[in-house]
Amino acid sequence: MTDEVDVVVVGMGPGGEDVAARLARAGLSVVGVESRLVGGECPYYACVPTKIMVRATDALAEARRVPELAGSNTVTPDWSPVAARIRDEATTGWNDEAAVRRFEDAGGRLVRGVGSITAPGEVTVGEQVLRARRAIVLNPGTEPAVPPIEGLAGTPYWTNREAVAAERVPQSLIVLGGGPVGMEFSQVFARFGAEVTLVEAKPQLLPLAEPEAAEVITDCLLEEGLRVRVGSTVQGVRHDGTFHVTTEGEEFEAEALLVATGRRTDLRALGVAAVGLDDSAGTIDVDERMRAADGVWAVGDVTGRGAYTHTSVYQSRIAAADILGEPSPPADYRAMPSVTFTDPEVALVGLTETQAVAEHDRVRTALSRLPESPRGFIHKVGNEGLVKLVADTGRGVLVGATVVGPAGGEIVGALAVAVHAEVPVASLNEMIFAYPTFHRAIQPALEELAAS
Ligand SMILES: Cc1cc2nc3c(=O)[nH]c(=O)nc-3n(C[C@H](O)[C@H](O)[C@H](O)COP(=O)(O)OP(=O)(O)OC[C@H]3O[C@@H](n4cnc5c(N)ncnc54)[C@H](O)[C@@H]3O)c2cc1C
Ligand SMILES: NC(=O)c1ccc[n+]([C@@H]2O[C@H](COP(=O)([O-])OP(=O)(O)OC[C@H]3O[C@@H](n4cnc5c(N)ncnc54)[C@H](O)[C@@H]3O)[C@@H](O)[C@H]2O)c1
Repeated sequence: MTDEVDVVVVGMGPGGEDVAARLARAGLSVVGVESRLVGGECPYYACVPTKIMVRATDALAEARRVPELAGSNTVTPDWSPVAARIRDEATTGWNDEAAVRRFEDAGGRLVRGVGSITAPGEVTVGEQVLRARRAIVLNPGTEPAVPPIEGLAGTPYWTNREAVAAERVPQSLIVLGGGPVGMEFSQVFARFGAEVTLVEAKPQLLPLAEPEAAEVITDCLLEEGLRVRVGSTVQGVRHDGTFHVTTEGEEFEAEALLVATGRRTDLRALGVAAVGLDDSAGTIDVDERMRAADGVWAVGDVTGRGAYTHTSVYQSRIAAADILGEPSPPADYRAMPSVTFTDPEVALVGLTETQAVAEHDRVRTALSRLPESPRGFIHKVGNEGLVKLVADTGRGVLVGATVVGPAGGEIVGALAVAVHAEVPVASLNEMIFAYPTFHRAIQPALEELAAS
């Protein structure tokens, strides 16, 4: 069975869904190929359900702060509203009917199954051959990467997909991996009463974050009673109803084990060699218009430019414009933001100090701590955090910033504008910052930069 259309989109994650709908609305005939759920990881297994969990734990945490600020109360966590919101409100039982309807209403057609490029301009899904006159767009996303730890395979460990569907909180949980996934889940389950052990192979949690930021969030997790091990390599896993995880010199036991050790792609299965791409690579190289090969575009996690929903959707807009032959600015990742939704939130825009030093000749940093700010003093309990600015002093502009704190992900928005628009540091230093906000903690760091 052969079908000829203008565009075939393989993988309907946030970017694939967006680019497919844009092109269909523009009048092209578009087939979207999806093997699991239209919308991808984000709405069903990632961003949305995990932030619903975080919203609930933030409420618990604030309630637990009442005794230090406002009297007394009793907090009794109950997971069932969280599980119900995720199951019934957010994912409608992990059902993508609404997303499919949205795509079809835009004029697209969905083919369910695993798509693979079988020749230039050709995608095969089972028995069906789809010929793309104008473009193939790849948005396959990623799968959880499970390390080859002795004894792990075959045990009932969780990845993010099982963790978001948990109907109850385990009494104890071991989390492998201190990246954003491991960090968010660790704090969520701990705040709902699980005894959590977090094991990270690298020397700091959130290894890609500023060390000062990692230190703040590590201290917060320790303060909340989590057991944290960094620089720790897991040697083996055994499951006999209970998980036993052995590292050098220690053994941890828990009811549940969450593997959050990163993500993987499978470009061989996607058939990218048929269009001349390296199928042994982990990511697909794209140019500033998301072009990967002749007639092939790629968007999302697979491009390796920041595994976030906002990256995927940003890229999809550029790819759609390019496919339609419309003018649009080229991709520019200088002000890429990211937020790990722990409490305090850990937010970054642009470059860390280490990255900036590798890219620029004259780099200077400045740091201000939230507890030392007026708002931090007022806030008292739960005020941990900092603002760190990274400047290219050659040009007198910020190239990166980190904010850790309550609403750190919101505060970093102001700094994202500065990095994106290359607002001179001197000009930022003349701004008026409302008193007494958390974002006013940006000012002492700016003053420090100006003085240095
Ligand atoms: C637990 C967790 C929490 C996260 N939280 C956030 C957050 O708060 N904010 C944020 O910005 N990001 C977050 N992320 C990252 C975010 O989920 C991804 O960056 C986002 O989903 C974008 O991915 P994508 O567009 O590349 O595709 P994905 O969402 O991975 O979707 C790809 C789709 O392609 C399908 N597919 C793959 N191969 C084929 C094939 N050959 N044929 C047909 N279909 C195929 C898959 O079934 C899938 O549905 C989180 C990730 C995790 C794991
Ligand atoms: N809030 C957000 O925006 C958000 C939330 C979650 C995930 N994400 C994105 O999703 C992607 C996946 O996140 P992730 O946290 O799974 O991956 P990650 O690659 O960011 O982190 C995985 C961590 O596991 C560690 N690790 C690897 N093998 C290990 C082992 N055997 N034992 C112990 N530790 C080990 C790594 O050193 C690393 O720190 C990331 O790119 C992230 O940016 C974003």
